[in-house]
Amino acid sequence: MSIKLAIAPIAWTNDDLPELGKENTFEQCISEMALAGFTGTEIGNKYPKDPEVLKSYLAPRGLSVASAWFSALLTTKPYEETKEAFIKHRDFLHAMGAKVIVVSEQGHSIQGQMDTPVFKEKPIFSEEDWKLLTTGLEKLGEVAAEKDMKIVYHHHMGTGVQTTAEIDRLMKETDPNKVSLLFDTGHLVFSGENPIEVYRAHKDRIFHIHFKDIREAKMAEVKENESSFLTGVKEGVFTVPGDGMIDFAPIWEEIEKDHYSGWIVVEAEQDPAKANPFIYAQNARNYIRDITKL
Ligand SMILES: O=C1[C@@H](O)[C@H](O)[C@@H](O)[C@H](O)[C@H]1O
Ligand SMILES: [Co+2]
Repeated sequence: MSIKLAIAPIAWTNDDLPELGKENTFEQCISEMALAGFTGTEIGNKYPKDPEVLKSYLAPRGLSVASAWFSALLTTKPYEETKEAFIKHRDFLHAMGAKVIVVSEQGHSIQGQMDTPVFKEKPIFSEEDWKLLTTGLEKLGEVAAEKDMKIVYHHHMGTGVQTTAEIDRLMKETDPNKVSLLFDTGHLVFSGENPIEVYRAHKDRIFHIHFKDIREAKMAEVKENESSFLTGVKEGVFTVPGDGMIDFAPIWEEIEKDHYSGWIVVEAEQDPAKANPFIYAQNARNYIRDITKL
């Protein structure tokens, strides 16, 4: 598989904040994804849970499933609990033809807390947390490999794996054959990281990419006002590539040079009432065409 372009449904209806875009229907979302020129989608909470039903909606629109988010609780719950939920998630994605499973550790996470300042209260994993996380992820990687799939770890604002140092530690302390990495440009810049430095350091482990941009003024406001992650989302800290502060051209150069093969997913959770998801999807598709010729 070379590079294919997908888009995340979170721009139409937000899984973390369901009131954002609750009026947008599943069929409107996937039709507009296709109309905007994407051939892939990640899974949203309005998507049918039955693989055959979901395929009957996606196939006429030329859409495939790139992946879906899975919240692991390896640092706060027994491994068996996460494993049971993970197997269900894996089997659904396998039935949909996905090759990678997006995993993010949500133990101690503050990303879902409306009133917790995302920078000031960022969780720091203990040594015990790191042991539980790295061993648990390697076991999930083995479970994914039973279906010839990989787990791609989503570093994320407001969690114990957010910064370059934490990403470096996770990669160092896990087996490359069992744990791969998702590269999300928006979360790196929001956290103050250098995306190109992270890409270069872990390019051999990156098997899934989220192209997400940042509105610099909104990012500054989140810091100044000690806002939560979700407040930042509502205020528009995230936007589509080409609409924010990130120059994707040098990032694309690294990806192309590295002969990356897999999905690049446009993702920008923001208020659909302020940022029409279809128009923003179209703008993103045009920007990506301009810088990548894809
Ligand atoms: O980047 C993302 C987050 O911002 C968001 O919180 C998650 O729901 C998405 O699945 C993830 O890809
Ligand atoms: Co993401």
